[in-house]
Amino acid sequence: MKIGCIQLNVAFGDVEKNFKRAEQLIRESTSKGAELVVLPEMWNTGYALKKLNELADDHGERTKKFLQGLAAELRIDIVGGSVATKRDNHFYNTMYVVDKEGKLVGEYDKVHLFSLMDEHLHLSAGSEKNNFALGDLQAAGVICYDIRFPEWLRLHTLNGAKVLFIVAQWPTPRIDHWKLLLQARAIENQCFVIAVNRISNKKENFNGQSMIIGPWGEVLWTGNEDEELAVIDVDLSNVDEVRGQIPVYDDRRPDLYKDILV
Ligand SMILES: NC(=O)CCC(=O)C(=O)O
Repeated sequence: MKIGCIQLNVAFGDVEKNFKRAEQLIRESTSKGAELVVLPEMWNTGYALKKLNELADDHGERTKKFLQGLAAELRIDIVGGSVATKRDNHFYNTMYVVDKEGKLVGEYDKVHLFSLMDEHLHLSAGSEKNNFALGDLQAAGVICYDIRFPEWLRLHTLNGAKVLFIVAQWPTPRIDHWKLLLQARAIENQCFVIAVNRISNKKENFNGQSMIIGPWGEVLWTGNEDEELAVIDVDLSNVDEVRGQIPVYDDRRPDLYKDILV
């Protein structure tokens, strides 16, 4: 499958500019043959959290219409990163996923709020999983800080996901954590990880390095540190083979782990 990873340079608080640029890059990705594209976290507003009342997408209506329209027109699946949304006087960090028919197949509010970036002061947390199917592909999607919680991702792979989509605004100073955590999540869950991070100017300090990792933990692609649209051809078929080599799922001892579920 040809996967387009869009390392967007998100403009702080400039929703119009971000929609325009996202559309340009999604269109460009299909001229490079992309069949599925992935955007980063909070790409409509960036971390303009103090201005959410003015900027957040009401019930995600604009974003859903935008993604569904482009997906159906271009015949591509879109993992729509995430956007700031507003519902019933609460704000959320929400991922929408649409298939190539333009059908909304996934909707997810970030579950773990990242206090270092003040999310807990402005956003409400979700509480639902995000498994979805894109054609035959069984997948799941989570947002940035969520990857520090292996139990949460495991629930999604136990629920059938063979590909984990991870969208992020992961800052440069902890980029080593990003890379290692992504690789660990792929190895322990024996699944593909397709992870897209944003880039920014030096002041905001995001440096991309999106990644695609195979179920054996092999790094198949790493993005650079500029705004980049990369289209990578990945064979997503060997998950069962890897799971057959080391039977991690059969060897689990959930009876011993139940105490962490408190
Ligand atoms: N946007 C985020 O959730 C950032 C998470 C992060 O930087 C981390 O270190 O974790």
